[in-house]
Amino acid sequence: MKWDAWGDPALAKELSADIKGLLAAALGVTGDAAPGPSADEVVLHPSRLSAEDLDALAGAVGKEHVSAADADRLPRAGGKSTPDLLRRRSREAQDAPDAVVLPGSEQEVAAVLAVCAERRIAVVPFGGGTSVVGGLDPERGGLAAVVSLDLRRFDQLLDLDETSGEAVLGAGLTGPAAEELLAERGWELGHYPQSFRYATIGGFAATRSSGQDSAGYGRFDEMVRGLRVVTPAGVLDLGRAPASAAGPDLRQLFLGSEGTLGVITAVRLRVHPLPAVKAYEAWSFPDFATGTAALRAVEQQGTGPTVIRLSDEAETMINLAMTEQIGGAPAVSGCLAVTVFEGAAAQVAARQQLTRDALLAAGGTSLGEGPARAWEHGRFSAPYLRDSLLAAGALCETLETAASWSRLPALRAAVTEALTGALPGSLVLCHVSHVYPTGASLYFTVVAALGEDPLTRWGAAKRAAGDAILRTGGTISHHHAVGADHRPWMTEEIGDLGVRILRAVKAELDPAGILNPGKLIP
Ligand SMILES: Cc1cc2nc3c(=O)[nH]c(=O)nc-3n(C[C@H](O)[C@H](O)[C@H](O)COP(=O)(O)OP(=O)(O)OC[C@H]3O[C@@H](n4cnc5c(N)ncnc54)[C@H](O)[C@@H]3O)c2cc1C
Repeated sequence: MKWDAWGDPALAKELSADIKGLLAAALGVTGDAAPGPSADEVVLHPSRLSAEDLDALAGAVGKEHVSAADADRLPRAGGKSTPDLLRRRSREAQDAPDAVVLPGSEQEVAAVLAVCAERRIAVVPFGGGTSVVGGLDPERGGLAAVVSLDLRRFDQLLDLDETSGEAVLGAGLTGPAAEELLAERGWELGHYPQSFRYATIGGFAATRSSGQDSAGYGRFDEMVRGLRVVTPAGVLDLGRAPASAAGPDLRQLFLGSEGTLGVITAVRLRVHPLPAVKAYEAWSFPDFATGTAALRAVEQQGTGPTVIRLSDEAETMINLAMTEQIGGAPAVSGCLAVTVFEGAAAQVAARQQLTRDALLAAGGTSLGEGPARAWEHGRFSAPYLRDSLLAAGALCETLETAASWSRLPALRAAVTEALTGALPGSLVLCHVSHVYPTGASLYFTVVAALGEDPLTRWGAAKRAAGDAILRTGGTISHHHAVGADHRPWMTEEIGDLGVRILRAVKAELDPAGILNPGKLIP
């Protein structure tokens, strides 16, 4: 993963002259952005750890697994939101964790936490580094220093129970690494967020991630059967049986805890046999309201697509769902919807037919498989586009929420108005990609000219959008989590008493307050 952009440098592309022309005409983008510093030119604030601190950390994990070198600190300086990428472009001194620590066992995690509690050092658990909500900001929270606790050595398939369909995966496994280990044995997890290639099992659990196949396989938190968590107060092994009435489900405390309550080391997950067959069908709807009602019908009737998503008119017009064709002539009119079905052949055929019936009845026109396959082909490429846009002088950022079906139209209108009000002349795109019987998520992409002081301008837009979301009955996050960026809305989201409950749990598990300060809990 690049330290100042997405993914594999070999896959980054410059924008075509056509797209640059479109940006100039539609958004007033005038000329490329000034390039940021190279890694060698970046200046980091010096590490605040003493030689004694580093020795104590080395005592916990071995000298070779602790580093205070800038080359190791810089890639853990933050996540991968657009503000993160803009901050990395600064030529002023940047903040970064004071060291990187790589434990290889639960005992070593516990030992690091003990050293940090004693020496007043904050700990930011680090998975794949793909947070888009400031979840990895190197906050010290009033403590002496902060370390990044990188979980990459927890990289094994620890158990596969083929009778029960459960796998225990190390927290540091990336999406592809986990799927490869499972596929060797004929199994699949089926969690494919857009950040799949870099994000980790522990990160998915810690943020309640949701993947593009959520209609079929569920959100990540729905796949979790058990968790092992190391906290400063001890180790928890949660999730004993497929279902339980033994009091509140404590796994829920750690799903979405974002490194503030403990370090997740292993996750027991529901897995399924690799699908025998895959079927694709794309659809067009005359407008977003008709398309949304069609997705609702499918989900409420339970016709069973593995993937179902709907782009609004603007997304459809610029082919955003078909990354390879962006900037070309519109491939589909109205609003594009994509459906994918996975499983055994007979079952896939039956589910596809039921879904087709529901979509036809709701006003859809089948486009055949082409656009659905094109969506799947480019589905992990869009983050590269954001980098190319930034280089070309355009700000591009996303935000997401969820609400019940009846509230979605007002929510979408309010967020769009908030964003375009704060960023006049911007383009706001929207899609539905996660559906539930009672509601759905809305995912917004905003593109605007980078202009002067983009961090401040985006901050104002984000505040306006967040306020609009809460005002119109949405949640501040459906799957990106809270981090530092959504923390200001948490009291409104869960109420004063809710916040006090979270604080009380944290005080019990992390009395020294070392775990990821400044995130999630107000
Ligand atoms: C381009 C892009 C696309 C994205 N698309 C999606 C998407 O489709 N769906 C989606 O849900 N999200 C998406 N995200 C957001 C992000 O990928 C998810 O939040 C992901 O779950 C983070 O996993 P990670 O391993 O990278 O965690 P990190 O970013 O490293 O960490 C995220 C948070 O979890 C904590 N954490 C990480 N590992 C552990 C652990 N083992 N124990 C305790 N705490 C831990 C960290 O301290 C931090 O607070 C996207 C992000 C980007 C940049």
